[in-house]
Order: sequence, then structure tokens, then C-alpha cells
Amino acid sequence: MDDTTFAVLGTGGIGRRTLDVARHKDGLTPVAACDRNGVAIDHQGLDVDELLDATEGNIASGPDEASGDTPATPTSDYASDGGAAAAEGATAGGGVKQAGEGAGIVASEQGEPTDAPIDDVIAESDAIDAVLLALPNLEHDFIPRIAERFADASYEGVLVDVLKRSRVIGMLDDREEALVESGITFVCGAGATPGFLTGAAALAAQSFVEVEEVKIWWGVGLKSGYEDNRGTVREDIAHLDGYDVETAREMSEGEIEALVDEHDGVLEFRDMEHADDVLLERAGICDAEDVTVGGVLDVRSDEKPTTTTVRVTGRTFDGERGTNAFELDDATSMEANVNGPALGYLKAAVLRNRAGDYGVYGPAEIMPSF
Ligand SMILES: NC(=O)c1ccc[n+]([C@@H]2O[C@H](COP(=O)([O-])OP(=O)(O)OC[C@H]3O[C@@H](n4cnc5c(N)ncnc54)[C@H](O)[C@@H]3O)[C@@H](O)[C@H]2O)c1
Repeated sequence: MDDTTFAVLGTGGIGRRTLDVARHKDGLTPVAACDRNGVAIDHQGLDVDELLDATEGNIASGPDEASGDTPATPTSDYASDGGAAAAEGATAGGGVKQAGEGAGIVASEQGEPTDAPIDDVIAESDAIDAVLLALPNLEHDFIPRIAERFADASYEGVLVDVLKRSRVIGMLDDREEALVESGITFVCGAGATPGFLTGAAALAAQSFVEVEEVKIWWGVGLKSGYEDNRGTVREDIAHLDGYDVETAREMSEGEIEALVDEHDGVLEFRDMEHADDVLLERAGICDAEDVTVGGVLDVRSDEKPTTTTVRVTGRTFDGERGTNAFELDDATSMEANVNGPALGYLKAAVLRNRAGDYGVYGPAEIMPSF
């Protein structure tokens, strides 16, 4: 495969690791990255070492009145900051400011401050083969609206997101005509779950002619990465009983810490609204209602609190009933399991895009078909 130029929107916990992991994949050149305050663009290739050093413990995840994109609907883009309200003025790792002017990418020699980071990347998108969206999605239509903006600019290339919630997929489908017209191949939900584990379920289903049940159970230990993964933790809280995206978005950092304390740092989730269900249904593998997703997040230990597994139960053509299981090693981190697959799906999508295959795909569709 020829060299692929790519951009990362959002350089928080996930986006920073995307740049890091991409160095270990063949033929990927990062040419643009942005966060809520700034943008870095170099068509010859960004200096990833310098960018990662400058943003270590300094990811601009908190809100900043002057920041964000030039929003079509200001409240939505503001809300999509990961909502880390009380991170304003907070310091992390070596006392580097996390919010306000000077936070995030603008601390890099390659970064420029901007009021419209995403538009700045779109303006350069003629020379960008693929874009990975590592943005928070506390506003359901945030990522679909960004896809629309790329289509409005007649972008021809790949978009990949790592979103989690089922209902976003329908919003992308609603925009599919515009995406196809523009020449966009969009792979949605291409992180770990959904993403890697959805793809694993699609593969595990190949033994069967009828799938009865898919059970996804994940474990994440985040002690060392908690500061750098606040967006992810906040979005996960929205899946707890008694919480939703609105309440999670409004919580102050202190309230989040109190909630984490109440649970001794360990949050357990059952029946999460994760898009694995609709993504498996759209690939024809099973009904969405036959998929359950849950897991355990420990923000006080790097050890995974439980082993991540995918179990697919079904019937074979010759009348047997069985369960195929896929298990991740406890030594593999959440970041490794989101970014390896996200970049893998990105590369697969570039091949499709170059073949003229446009539209919205889920991770289970870029696998053997059912
Ligand atoms: N599918 C999976 O398995 C999986 C796993 C982990 C995280 N995620 C998702 O990844 C996403 C990112 O999580 P994170 O922990 O990296 O979040 P984060 O809060 O650490 O980082 C978010 C980044 O987006 C930037 N940003 C926010 N609003 C912006 C805007 N309007 N314009 C430009 N940049 C903006 C911030 O400055 C920051 O750099 C979340 O939606 C999370 O749910 C998915």
C-alpha cells in the first residue's frame, strides 16, 4: 500500500496514543492534529516526539470559553469538550496547565492557536488520505455533524471514529448520501468496544449459521492514564444507573472524584448502550437485542479488574450448539486495544476508498461476511 497521510482530531488520551501507535504501523504519515485550542499541520510529516512531549499531562480536555471550534450550534460544540468543567485551571504532570490559553497542542512548537481547529484541518484535507476522530462525543450528533462538514467541503477520503453509543450510527446513516457524493468512506465505532471486539464477534460467528447471543465483557485498569483519559471516564459514567449523557456532562471534576471514591475506584457497568449491538445487526450477524455489553473500570489500578472477553453462542449448520470465545491478554492496555484496531480499520478503509467504495461501514462489515 502506498504511503497514507492522516490527521487526528482530538489529541487527548486516545488521540495522543494514535500518533504514538502509528509510528509502529507501516506507511502511515501523520500530517495534521488538532485539539480544542490549536492545530499542527505539516504535510511532510509531524514531529510526533516533540508533539507528544509538549502535550504530556497537558491535553486541553477541559472547557475553555475561548476555545472549541466555530460551532454551528455553540452549545453542542462546547458540550463536546469532554465536559471536564473543573479541569479549568487544573494542573497535571509537572504543573502544566490543562485548560485555558497555552493548553494542549499550542504548547508544541508545531502548534498554532486557532478558534476553528476542525475547519483548519478541513481546509487542508485535499492532501489528507484519512482522518481519525478522537473527540469526545457527549453530544450525540457532534461526530455526525463533523462528518457533514467534511462532506460539505467535498472531502474525498477516509473518516474513522471511536465512538461508543448506538444511536450515533443512525445519525451517520442519515448523512450517508452526502458522504457517498463527496467520496468519503466512514468507518464508525472502530475503537476497542465497539470496534476490535465487534470485529472479533463477527469472526467468531463464522462457525455458526444462526447466532443466539453475543456477550462482550471488558476490563480496563487506568491508574496511570486517568488524568489523560478524563473524557473516556466521563462518558462511561453516563452509562451507570441513574446517569445519562446530560448528567455526566454537567458533573464537576469534584463530583466525578466523589463518585469514583464512593465506588472505591471501581465502576461496574451492565447493559451499556454500546454500538456493538447495532453494528453486529447491520452486518447481519444477529439482532441488536441479542448483544449485551458490560465491563469494569478501575481508575486506581493499572491491573485490569476483569479479563476482556467476547462470547458468541450459536448453532452450526450440522445441528451443534456452541460458544466461541475471544479473550484479550490482561497485559494489553485500553490504549493498545483502541488504537491498534482504529489504525488497522483506517488502513483497511483507505483500500476501500481508493477502490471507490464510499459510505458508512461498521467494524463487523470489514470482516468475513455472515
Ligand atoms: N470505542 C472505544 O473502545 C473507546 C475507548 C476509549 C475511548 N473512546 C472514545 O474516545 C473519545 C476520546 O476520549 P479521550 O479519553 O481521548 O478524551 P479526552 O478528553 O482525553 O480528549 C479529547 C480531545 O478532544 C479535543 N476536543 C474537544 N472538543 C473539541 C473541539 N470542539 N474541537 C477540537 N478538538 C476538541 C480536546 O482538546 C482533547 O484533545 C471519547 O469519545 C471516548 O468515548 C472510545
